[in-house]
Amino acid sequence: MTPAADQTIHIHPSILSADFARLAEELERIQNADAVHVDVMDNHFVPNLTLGLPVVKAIRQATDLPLDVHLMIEDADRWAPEYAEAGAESVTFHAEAAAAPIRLARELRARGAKAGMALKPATGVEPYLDMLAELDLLLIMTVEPGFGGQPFLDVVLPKIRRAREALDGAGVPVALQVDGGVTRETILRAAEAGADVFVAGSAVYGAEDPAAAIDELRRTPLR
Ligand SMILES: O=C(CO)[C@H](O)[C@H](O)COP(=O)(O)O
Repeated sequence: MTPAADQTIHIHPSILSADFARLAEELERIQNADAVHVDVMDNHFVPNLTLGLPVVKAIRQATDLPLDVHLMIEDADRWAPEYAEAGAESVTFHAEAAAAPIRLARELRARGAKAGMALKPATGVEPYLDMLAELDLLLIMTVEPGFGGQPFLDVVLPKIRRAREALDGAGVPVALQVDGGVTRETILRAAEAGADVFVAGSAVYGAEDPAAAIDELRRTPLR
């Protein structure tokens, strides 16, 4: 599938790859980003731990960038609404961790946030096609969640294509985000499959000039 003529590339740097001891400065370095992607993990859902609600509230105070919060946590139904209350622009929960995804998506919207739902690489999109209109963002993980710096999983590309077809077919304005292993090389494949929002950790914070790295990713030549 070739990208739509009006396809725009949005870059959300992941602060998972930032220096957590200097977060305010690290946020300053990505002022040209479309949003900052904040990974919240618990070690029940993924084999890692990062930050939680108090740090998200501090980040909210430290930047004017929209916060794109990605919850890699169990019991999303219980915790996700609190991140909306904390001022996140979008809150993304995992389908695998939500007992009632439709109710949760509606609750996030009711609290003023965009509702996002994420799928791990081996989770199909088909069971969720009827609820796409409940979402503002669909995140398709292109690595197993838990760590930055992993290689992009090309095996996920057909799912991105099927998701794009379903979204276009349904005519619902849902952002199609990918997260994991996004680089100057892999971004084109994901964009061609139909993604339009790209989370990038290592490719941005591993660069000497993160702002220039963002611009370079955004200038990906779409065919
Ligand atoms: O969600 C994540 C890991 O679970 C990260 O956002 C993601 O891995 C970004 O890091 P990188 O661009 O280095 O792959």
